[in-house]
Amino acid sequence: MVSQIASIKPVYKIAAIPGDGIGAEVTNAALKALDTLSQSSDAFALNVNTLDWSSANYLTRGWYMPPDTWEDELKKHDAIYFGAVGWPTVPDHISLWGMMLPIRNSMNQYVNVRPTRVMRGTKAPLSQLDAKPSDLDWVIIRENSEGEYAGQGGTTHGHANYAVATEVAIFTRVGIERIMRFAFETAKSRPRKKLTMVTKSNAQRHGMVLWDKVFHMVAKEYEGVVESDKMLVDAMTVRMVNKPESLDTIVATNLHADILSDLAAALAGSIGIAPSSNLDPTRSCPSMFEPIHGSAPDIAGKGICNPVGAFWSAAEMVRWLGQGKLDQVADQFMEAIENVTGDPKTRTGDMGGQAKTDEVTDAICREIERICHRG
Ligand SMILES: NC(=O)C1=CN([C@@H]2O[C@H](COP(=O)(O)OP(=O)(O)OC[C@H]3O[C@@H](n4cnc5c(N)ncnc54)[C@H](O)[C@@H]3O)[C@@H](O)[C@H]2O)C=CC1
Ligand SMILES: CC(=O)C(=O)O
Ligand SMILES: [K+]
Ligand SMILES: [Mn+2]
Repeated sequence: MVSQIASIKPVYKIAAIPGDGIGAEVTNAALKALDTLSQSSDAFALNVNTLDWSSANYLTRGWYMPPDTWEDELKKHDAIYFGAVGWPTVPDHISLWGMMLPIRNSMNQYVNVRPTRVMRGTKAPLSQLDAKPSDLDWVIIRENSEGEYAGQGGTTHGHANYAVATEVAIFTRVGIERIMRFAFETAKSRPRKKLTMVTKSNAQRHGMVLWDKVFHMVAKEYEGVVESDKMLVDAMTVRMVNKPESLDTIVATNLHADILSDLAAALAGSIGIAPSSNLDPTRSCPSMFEPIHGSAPDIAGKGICNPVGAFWSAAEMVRWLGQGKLDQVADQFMEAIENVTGDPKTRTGDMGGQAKTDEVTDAICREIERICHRG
C-alpha cells in the first residue's frame, strides 16, 4: 500500500480521527508537526484522510463509524492517528464502544505500548521523594484485545431495583501468550532487560492464575536474557511511587495497565505528555496511535491542552511506519519535543506554564525545522 515518490521517498496513507474535545485539538497540532517533519526531513510524505467520526456527528447521524464500511475504510490506510472519543452528551460506554474499542479489536491491535519517562522541564511529583528524573523510565505493555474490556456480560431487570449486571473478563491462552512474548521482546530490546508482570492472582483465581502460569512458561525461554519478576497490582502502585528505579518494562491486563499508565503519566509530570501505540504486530491491519488521555471536556475549547502526548504518539507512528528506516527522523522529532518542554515559555498549564496549545505547536514546528536543517 505504501507508494514511493521518485522511487526513494515513501508515502504513507493515514486515517486521522480527531474525535471529541481536546482529541480534535491535539490531533490538529500533531498533524501540523507531522507535516513540518515530513517536509523538513524530506524522508517521507503523508497522505492524510481526516474522518469526521465524533460524538457530535453520532448525535445527528446515529453512528460513530459508518456501519458496514468502516473496517474496509480503515484498512485502506497504513496507520490510524486518533485523538480521543467521549463527550458528556453521550454515555461514555456508548462512545467508547462506538469507535475506539471496535477499532482496537477489529484491527487486531492486541498490544498497547505506553512508554513514560520524565521529559526535560517536567516537574515530576516523584522529585519530592528524592527520585531523580532518570529513575522513572518505563514502558507499560498493555493487553489490548480481551481481559476486562472483552465486552462480555449483560443486564437483566435493568430498570428494577433488583437489577443484575455481569461484566465478564476473558483471558485466553493465545491472548496471554502473545502479549507476554511481546513484553519479553520489548524488555530484551531495552538496556536494562527487565520485565515486571502484574496481576491480581491472589483474589482472582482463574484468569489471573492463567496469566501467571503463561508468564512463568514464557519467562523460561528468556532465562539469563531478561530478568523478570511478578507483582500484585495493589502493591505495584506502591512500588511505582516508592521505588520507581526498580522498574523498566511492565506487562499487565487491559484494565490494570489502563490504570497504571495514567498513574505513570501523573508521576512523570502530566497525563498530557503520555503517548500510546495500539499495535497489530503482524502488520496485517493498520496500527493506531493516540495520546493516552481522553477528550478532557473540562478544558476543551480553550486552546490550553498539552499537545506533547499527541506529538510523542505521532513520533511513534513515524517509527512504526518506517520499520527502522525512519528512526533517525523520529528521534529528531523527540529531540524537538524535549527542547520545547525544556523551555518554560513553551509549557502548557498542566506543566506549570502558561503557553497555549498553538504556541507549543508553533515552537515544535520551528524546532523540527531547525533540527532537520542542522545537518
Ligand atoms: N482513548 C480515548 O479516546 C479515551 C477517552 N476517554 C473519554 O474522555 C472523556 C473524559 O475522560 P476523563 O476521565 O476526564 O479523562 P481525560 O484524560 O480526558 O482527563 C482527565 C484530566 O486530565 C486532564 N488532561 C487530559 N489530557 C490533558 C492534556 N493533553 N493537557 C492538559 N490536561 C489534560 C483533563 O483536563 C482532566 O482534568 C470521557 O468521555 C472518557 O470516556 C478517556 C480516556 C481515553
Ligand atoms: C479507554 C481508556 O481509558 C484508554 O484506552 O486508555
Ligand atoms: K486518546
Ligand atoms: Mn485510559
